Amino acid sequence: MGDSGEKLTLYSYWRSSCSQRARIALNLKGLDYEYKAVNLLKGEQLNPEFEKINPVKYVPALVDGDIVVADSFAIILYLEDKYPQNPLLPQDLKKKALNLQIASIVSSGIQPLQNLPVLQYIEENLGSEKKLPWTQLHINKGFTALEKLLAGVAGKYATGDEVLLGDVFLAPQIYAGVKRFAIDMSNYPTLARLHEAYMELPAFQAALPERQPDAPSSP
Ligand SMILES: N[C@@H](CCC(=O)N[C@@H](CS)C(=O)NCC(=O)O)C(=O)O
Repeated sequence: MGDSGEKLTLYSYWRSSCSQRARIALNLKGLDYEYKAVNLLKGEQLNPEFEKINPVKYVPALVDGDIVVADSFAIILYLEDKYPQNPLLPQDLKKKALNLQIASIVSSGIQPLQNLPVLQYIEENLGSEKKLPWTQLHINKGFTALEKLLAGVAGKYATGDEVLLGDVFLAPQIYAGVKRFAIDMSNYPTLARLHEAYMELPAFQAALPERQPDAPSSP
């Protein structure tokens, strides 16, 4: 429930890692929300009704009373300002900058290169066998950097013993790397350990793709 007394609404797709970030942040802040499924495989993100919510035609998008916010980064920073409980950004400037850097590496350096239209383009123009090597190349580049950044810094979670913004972005990306893109995590011991830690947290568990109402196996 948002401050306006109305329930928050999240436009989401079960397998979307960007939606998963928003779901984790909502869960960490203890915010109840209505889940509105947008089926990316059926092209529902392209519907004129959804375009009014997010002109760039991506999930996730959040509606909080009369405020509409699209883009997971914007959504999470909005939630952080409006619902300061369980803060995701620390006071310490160095740690805060590192959390923003992690989020940016994932959201601009990795995920856009594995987004659905990119993979569809590769399949149609280069062949479906080129999709996995392309995705792995870019995930491995990002994971190599993240492993170096975090190896000496990580505590129980990415930047210490508290769950922060970097974790919210890392968890869905590592999950996708492991479950969808067959990334060899033995090259990334810190990230592999973080993956195990995230899988233990209820806020992260509830945000998992297969737990969403629009997941294929969902009851
Ligand atoms: N920077 C945006 C990226 C959003 C994005 O790429 N969403 C993907 C799912 S993770 C999507 O809607 N893909 C469908 C499409 O591009 O048609 C964010 O973080 O929300």
